[in-house]
Amino acid sequence: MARAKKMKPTRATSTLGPADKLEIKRLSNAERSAYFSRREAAKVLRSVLEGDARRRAVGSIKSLVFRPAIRNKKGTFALVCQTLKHLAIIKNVLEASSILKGKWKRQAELIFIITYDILFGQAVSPVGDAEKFLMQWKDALQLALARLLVKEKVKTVEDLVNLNQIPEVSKPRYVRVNTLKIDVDSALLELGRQNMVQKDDVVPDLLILPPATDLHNHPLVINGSVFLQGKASSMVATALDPKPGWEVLDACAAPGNKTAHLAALMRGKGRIIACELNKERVKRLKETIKLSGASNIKVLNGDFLNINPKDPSVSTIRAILLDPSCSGSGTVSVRLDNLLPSYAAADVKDTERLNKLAAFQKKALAHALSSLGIYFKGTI
Ligand SMILES: C[S@@+](CC[C@H](N)C(=O)[O-])C[C@H]1O[C@@H](n2cnc3c(N)ncnc32)[C@H](O)[C@@H]1O
Repeated sequence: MARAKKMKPTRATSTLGPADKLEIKRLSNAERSAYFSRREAAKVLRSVLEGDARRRAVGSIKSLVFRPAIRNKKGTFALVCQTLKHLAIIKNVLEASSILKGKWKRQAELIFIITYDILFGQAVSPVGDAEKFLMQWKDALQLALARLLVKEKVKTVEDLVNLNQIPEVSKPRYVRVNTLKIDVDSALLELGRQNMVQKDDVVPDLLILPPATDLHNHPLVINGSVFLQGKASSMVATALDPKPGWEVLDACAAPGNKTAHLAALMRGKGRIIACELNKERVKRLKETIKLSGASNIKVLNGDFLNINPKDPSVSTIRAILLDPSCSGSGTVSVRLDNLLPSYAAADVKDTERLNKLAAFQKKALAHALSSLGIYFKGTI
């Protein structure tokens, strides 16, 4: 019989008292895993909802879940998505039962997650304060849900979800081959062992797999031989068509997918300056560059608008890849933003944000065009 894996202590366990730890020890593996997934999911949900409330993306749901700190990635991802999908119902039911008060209000995300499990998900064992608390209210929660169905004149929870839901779009899974590490045919062969794969007819180093193919743990992804990069994103460096030996400026670079693509197209020869304003995102950029294996990229943590084209260190630049911050509306279904509360309600904040983004894009484009046209030797 396979021995159960010993759980490493995590931040979730380090805050538990001895009695809780004993209770958790007595759980079956599945129950224990569900207990920890709920806490991991609550942390992700908090980041997602806080970012959404401020209309500032802290990262897509996927990128938050696939961080190394999250142990049960699949379970956590499913739990976050399902809770978001049912969030309007969950909030409604909690409000009707007047449960979310005092200390539980401060742990609202965990309460949302456990309520999801109680009403729609897997059985909840009464271990952990929040679980014990909510299990006492199980009947009240179910009653509130039944009343909501009647009020909305629908028969099933699915109908209730569909009232506010934007239809999901199913897109193929695109994979860009990092030709610094592997050639396209070898990647195709390797990925083709378990999946249907074909080459894209526009971007030469792009492969197409069926929608929702899960590759995040695939060895080629982990070792940077392929990048999970969409078609639109992969078309940009392809269109720029930089030649080996060129000097290229990636003006707004993090997380670095297009920077890494530039390096592959330039076969590692020449020089790339990857400029990124946000200090935190610079870390991500550096990780991507490391993973790509490129050694000709210089990272610059600063404002692209402050780059002085007369500066001798940039005067030999031949091309600029400009991918400034945008609304992300084209990637809503990929980022799963359609699950977020703000998605349904466009408000004044959104208009302000869009105007700011548009103003920055205009400025950045003007700076790039004037730099290239007047100072740098290249063309656009
Ligand atoms: C759309 S993302 C770039 C995505 C990236 N090209 C890729 O493919 O992975 C825009 C990036 O520009 C950065 N940014 C915004 N304003 C900037 C500025 N003035 N100078 C440099 N970077 C900036 C943002 O922090 C963000 O990381």
